[in-house]
Amino acid sequence: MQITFEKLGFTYQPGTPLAFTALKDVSFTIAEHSYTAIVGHTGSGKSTLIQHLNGLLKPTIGTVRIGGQVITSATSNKDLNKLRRKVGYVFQFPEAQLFEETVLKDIEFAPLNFGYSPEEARQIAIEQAQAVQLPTDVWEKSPFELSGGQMRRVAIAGILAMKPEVLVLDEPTAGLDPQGSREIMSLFQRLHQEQGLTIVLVTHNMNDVADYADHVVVLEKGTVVGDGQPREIFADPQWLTDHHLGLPQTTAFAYQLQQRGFVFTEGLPLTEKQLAHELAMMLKGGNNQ
Ligand SMILES: Nc1ncnc2c1ncn2[C@@H]1O[C@H](COP(=O)(O)OP(=O)(O)OP(=O)(O)O)[C@@H](O)[C@H]1O
Repeated sequence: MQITFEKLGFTYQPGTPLAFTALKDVSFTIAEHSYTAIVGHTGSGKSTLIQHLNGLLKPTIGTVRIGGQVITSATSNKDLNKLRRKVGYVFQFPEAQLFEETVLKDIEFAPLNFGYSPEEARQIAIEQAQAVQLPTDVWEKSPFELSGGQMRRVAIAGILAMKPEVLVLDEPTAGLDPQGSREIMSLFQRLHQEQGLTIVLVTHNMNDVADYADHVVVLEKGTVVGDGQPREIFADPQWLTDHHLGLPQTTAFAYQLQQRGFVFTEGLPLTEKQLAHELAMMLKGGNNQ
């Protein structure tokens, strides 16, 4: 599903002395099957923006188009229910919402609510437990006996059980150790590549942006200040510093090399693989000092 924001604005508590405009004149498009990262300094409006994707918030002004559906301030909550099935929303610390006695019961909760028979719901739960690589010996355990990373997989499987077309991820690796973080990010990449899920990722981790995203949107004080491919967005380290953003580790290292005379003909590399390739080419060609 393609998603388009058109001149969207959002104000918290409008018409009161506490009114605060968190988004202003936001316009950009997320292509179907893309992997879009939304980045920006703390308080720039990232969470407010993505809450428009499943109708948790409605625009104060302007529109969001998601697939064939147009959402405005006048859209009814009943119409938003349809959207909530198509857009899976992985909140920060989604495991906080687990509540059932067993892992499979937790995953099948949504399909049962959406009218699938107990047999169908169990089948969906098994498929999703496999999709997130939960070992079979935990399926009948209480989710609360599992490790933090496994609990998060249960919560994600429960969201995937609704068969969403878009997956919205709000800092999905928060609180996980480096290995758990890598596993969860690889899981989303697999879902994106194998099932064609459109992914919208909010993150402060620029390495994840470089490794996974094909589109980056930069927010600042509620407006879009950057919209392009990662290589374009990360091309100018000074611009990133001015907007309180970091560089991916690899790009930061490449920038140091560039300042010492290395020439990267295709722009600063983003991933270790790209950097290794470009360094190997240069060293073989001997065209850098
Ligand atoms: N319920 C609310 N009522 C009033 N203002 C709010 C509310 N929620 C958020 N805000 C304000 O809106 C602005 C944008 O907040 P938001 O949480 O969308 O930013 P963010 O980019 O996601 O930040 P972070 O990176 O810290 O999660 C902030 O100034 C915040 O204080």
